[in-house]
Amino acid sequence: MRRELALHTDKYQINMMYAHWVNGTHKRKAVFEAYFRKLPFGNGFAVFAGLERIAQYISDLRFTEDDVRYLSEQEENYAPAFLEELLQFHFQGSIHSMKEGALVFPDEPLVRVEGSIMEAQLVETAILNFMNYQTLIATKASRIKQVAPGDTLLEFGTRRAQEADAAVWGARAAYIGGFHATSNMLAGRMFGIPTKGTHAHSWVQSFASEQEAFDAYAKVMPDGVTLLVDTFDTLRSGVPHAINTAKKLEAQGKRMNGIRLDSGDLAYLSIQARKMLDEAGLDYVKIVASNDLDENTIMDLKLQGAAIDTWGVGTQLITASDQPSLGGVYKLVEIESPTGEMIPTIKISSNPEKVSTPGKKEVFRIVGTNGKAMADYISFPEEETPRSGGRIKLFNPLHPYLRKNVDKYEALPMLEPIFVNGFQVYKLPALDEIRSYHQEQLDLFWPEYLRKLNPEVYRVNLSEKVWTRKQELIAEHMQQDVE
Ligand SMILES: Nc1ncnc2c1ncn2[C@@H]1O[C@H](COP(=O)(O)OP(=O)(O)OP(=O)(O)O)[C@@H](O)[C@H]1O
Ligand SMILES: O=P(O)(O)OC[C@H]1O[C@H](OP(=O)(O)OP(=O)(O)O)[C@H](O)[C@@H]1O
Ligand SMILES: O=C(O)c1cccnc1
Repeated sequence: MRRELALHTDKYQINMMYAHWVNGTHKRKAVFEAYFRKLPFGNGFAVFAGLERIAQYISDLRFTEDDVRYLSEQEENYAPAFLEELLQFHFQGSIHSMKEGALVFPDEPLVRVEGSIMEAQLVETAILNFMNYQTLIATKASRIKQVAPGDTLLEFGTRRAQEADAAVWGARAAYIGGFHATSNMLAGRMFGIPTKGTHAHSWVQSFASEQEAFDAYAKVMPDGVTLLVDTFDTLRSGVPHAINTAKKLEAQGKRMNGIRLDSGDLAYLSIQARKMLDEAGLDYVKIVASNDLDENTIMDLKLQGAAIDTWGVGTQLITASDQPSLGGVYKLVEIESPTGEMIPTIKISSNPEKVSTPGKKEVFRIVGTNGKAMADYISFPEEETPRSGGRIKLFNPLHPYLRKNVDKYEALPMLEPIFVNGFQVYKLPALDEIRSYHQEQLDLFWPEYLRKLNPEVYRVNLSEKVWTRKQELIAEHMQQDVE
């Protein structure tokens, strides 16, 4: 949770900053764009998250005396004048970004950084670190939400997360993706996420009997206690004891909130427990389940008719265990020439999907008259903004023969200005606004794009100018190879 993060970068960034400084090129203007190439989990979309952390990082970005002392001890022998300059450093560039909660797609800029090459290079590592992790977890959460849209989802991952920052920012990302609460109290305090908790097996084990343990817990927490019923035998001991406790609460005019199942066959046990609770007149008592759940087990349990109202999801969500990294990259798309013009740059690869798209770009979401998104459209800022009524040509950059003209549409600009010349111009929205925005974003898309398995591929199209510029630069580089 440390806020002094200037050294939260790779050494090569500092070395490139230094080399530019020695070379006298450090003030050259540069534009970088962060994007990912492949959607995680076989999903049809990703949920952008990480902007709040990025904005905090950029605002606070300073090298302390200690940082600079540490740098002075490095084998690179950075010149004292360079280190002096680092003490004065603060971010003076501009950043545009997708809003948190936005549905985002491969190969479109999610964060665009413009500034001196020195500052834009420094921030690569941290921006990717925040964006890659938080976007991944928000996307995983959104997938889980999709299979249990009407149920309550609790984030339980902290103990199995990849350390503290991942737990806390992961809890926030899960909330953006549609979870309802977290067990992490620090995340609750920092972000205002609702917090929830039941109890551990140790609570039951620390008493002479399960009944005593349940009664004691209910007494202390009369409002909405949830009892863990699988410490000894779920149906023979746990559920009957929980029913006894609920009855005692009823006698005092109080209500038990739920029971939690944490092992065994969750479908069978939940169905049986539901029957037992209902027969005891406790139809209001909810059933919470946990135990290594993810979207696949939850979907399967629902297909089996499991009587589960609330899902506690830990490890699989917070570690995105089926795909532990998003793989987002940060590429230089424009650099100032020695004569002061901005020149588009390209990164060539033998894999066509990895060839970067040159030039500083804007992203528009093209929405039809039916209110549904048709494609995203990437153009240069100097191109005329696509607008309602105008005609645009949509074609697939990898398969340019797949094209269609669209006349009636609304073009929603997706990249928001966050920093302009070092000043934060974007007011970070409250978390609940981000959640609502995420819901609005989901509503823009046909279900074909949102389904969990084999979703339709949503198109990200280049304007003709962007596409042509890319082909020209590829051709130029091939020419250089020949020469
Ligand atoms: N009916 C079911 N259908 C599909 N998966 C289930 C069902 N019931 C439970 N599961 C899942 O199967 C896995 C069972 O794992 P495991 O064998 O570790 O559970 P367990 O019986 O609870 O053992 P333990 O007591 O060690 O936790 C968990 O991921 C759980 O969520
Ligand atoms: O399975 P996950 O999705 O990761 O969810 C979190 C798990 O953490 C707890 O188990 P743990 O054994 O750590 O503690 P306990 O003794 O309280 O059960 C809890 O009971 C869940 O099973
Ligand atoms: O409150 C719970 O039940 C809980 C919290 C964290 C991890 N497992 C369960």
